[in-house]
Amino acid sequence: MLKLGTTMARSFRIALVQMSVTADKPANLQRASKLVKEAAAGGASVVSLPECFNSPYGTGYFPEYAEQIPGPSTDVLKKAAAENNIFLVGGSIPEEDNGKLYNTCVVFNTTGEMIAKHRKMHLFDIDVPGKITFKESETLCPGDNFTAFDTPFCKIGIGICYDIRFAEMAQLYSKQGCKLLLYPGAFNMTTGPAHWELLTRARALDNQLYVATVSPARDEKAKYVAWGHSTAVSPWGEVIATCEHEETIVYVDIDLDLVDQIRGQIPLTVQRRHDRYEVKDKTQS
Ligand SMILES: NC(=O)CC(=O)C(=O)O
Repeated sequence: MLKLGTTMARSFRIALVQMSVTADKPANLQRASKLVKEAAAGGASVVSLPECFNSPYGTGYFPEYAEQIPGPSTDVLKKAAAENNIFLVGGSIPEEDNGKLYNTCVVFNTTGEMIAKHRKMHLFDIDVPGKITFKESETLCPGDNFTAFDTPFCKIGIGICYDIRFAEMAQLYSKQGCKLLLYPGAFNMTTGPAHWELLTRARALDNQLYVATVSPARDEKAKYVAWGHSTAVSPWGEVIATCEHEETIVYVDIDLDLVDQIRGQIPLTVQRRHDRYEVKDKTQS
């Protein structure tokens, strides 16, 4: 869509699918398909599902719900991407590979080809006394690679949830030429109100690009209660689209000219003191 000769389209619509996730995996997959179709009908060229869209979020659930890639869940995503002619960022699923488990996001292009696979690099291990203790590393292993993919619009970088706390990762994506970063995530009722929007704005402002976060809808009865509030922030650091915690689809129009305008007005990229400091991708050395 919208690729005019060698000219890249300068604007496009994305959809953040804040879906309700239950303990019933086949029902989750069906729901995801339906909502992706709705998002495409709403004009989105890039659609993202939330973290752990096929399983409840929790270390006890990961081994039970994990599957290989390709597998039943990614087959559903592949079909949904091709049928709706969209780029589909498959939130994340618990992945099993060679006896190890990962929290993994796969991306399909408009013909249903898998073009990217990101394993959460930074595991969510925290201890906030009296509030929340969580240790993803009890059952998961971290991924080792950065993940960005090309579209006819712009390059898009992927992180999963806790990855958003690591400013260096976003900086590297920006350095690679990404103009949009997508973070499927599931913050909680402690860190959500405190940090979700702030981190989304911080990564956008630091790097002068668009950032969007995609949460599952809140289920008050779940063991882990998600914050919701799927949000998009402009390269100026402004929240341009958001929602509360119920199931919904958030649509966002991305204007790539705005990225260039803001970078022209406040030219951080050329003002960086590369002679004095550096953020480096060590996976390439
Ligand atoms: N669930 C996560 O990975 C991250 C999170 O909730 C937080 O950083 O806070």
